[in-house]
Amino acid sequence: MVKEKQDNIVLIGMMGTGKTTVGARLAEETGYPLVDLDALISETAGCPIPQLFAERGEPYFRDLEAAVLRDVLTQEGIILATGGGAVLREENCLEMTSRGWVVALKATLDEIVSRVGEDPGRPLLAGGARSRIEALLEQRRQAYDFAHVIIDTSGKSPEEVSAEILTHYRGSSN
Ligand SMILES: Nc1ncnc2c1ncn2[C@@H]1O[C@H](COP(=O)(O)OP(=O)(O)O)[C@@H](O)[C@H]1O
Ligand SMILES: O=C(O)C1=C[C@@H](OP(=O)(O)O)[C@@H](O)[C@H](O)C1
Ligand SMILES: [Mg+2]
Repeated sequence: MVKEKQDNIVLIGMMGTGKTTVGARLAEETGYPLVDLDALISETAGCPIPQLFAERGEPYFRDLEAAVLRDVLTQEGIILATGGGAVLREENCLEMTSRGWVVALKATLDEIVSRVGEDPGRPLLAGGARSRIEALLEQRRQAYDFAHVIIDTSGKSPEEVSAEILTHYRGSSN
């Protein structure tokens, strides 16, 4: 059982680094409920993420993402799996840092491509997953570095990543 904490564990990282999957493992291990930001956004909007991008555009999605993030972080004791672009707004990063213990998941380009390259649920990958992921990795090269801890997930199972996070978490002072 994880130490009694008021904090939240917030997972950030590029799409395909395993935030949603590892978040579910962490929820099982800690007993904290998993909140997946994309799922909450989709529920709030009443449609899947790709449809939201197609019908309302990315700026609208980012506004909704910021609003839902702010609201969900009023809770305590949750595992929050964010979407890969949540770090694009400074206000989101400040909110995540002040309301949680932030874990950045990383993975190599090849690993991300192999995990999500064929996934129609990632509208930003349309038109060529490998090149789009490469471009996003470059654009966001340092965007995740504000995290309290950074975990390379390449070549590790979700269970191994979850265990590594919990080792850091139990050793953290917050
Ligand atoms: N450590 C891992 N090793 C191998 N595959 C993984 C790992 N973490 C996640 N996956 C797989 O990669 C895909 C994307 O995972 P997901 O949790 O949706 O990532 P994110 O939420 O960061 O976009 C899923 O098919 C998932 O099963
Ligand atoms: O990287 C991004 O900008 C995005 C990542 C997605 O979430 P995942 O990281 O869970 O795939 C989702 O929020 C949307 O497609 C935008
Ligand atoms: Mg996800």
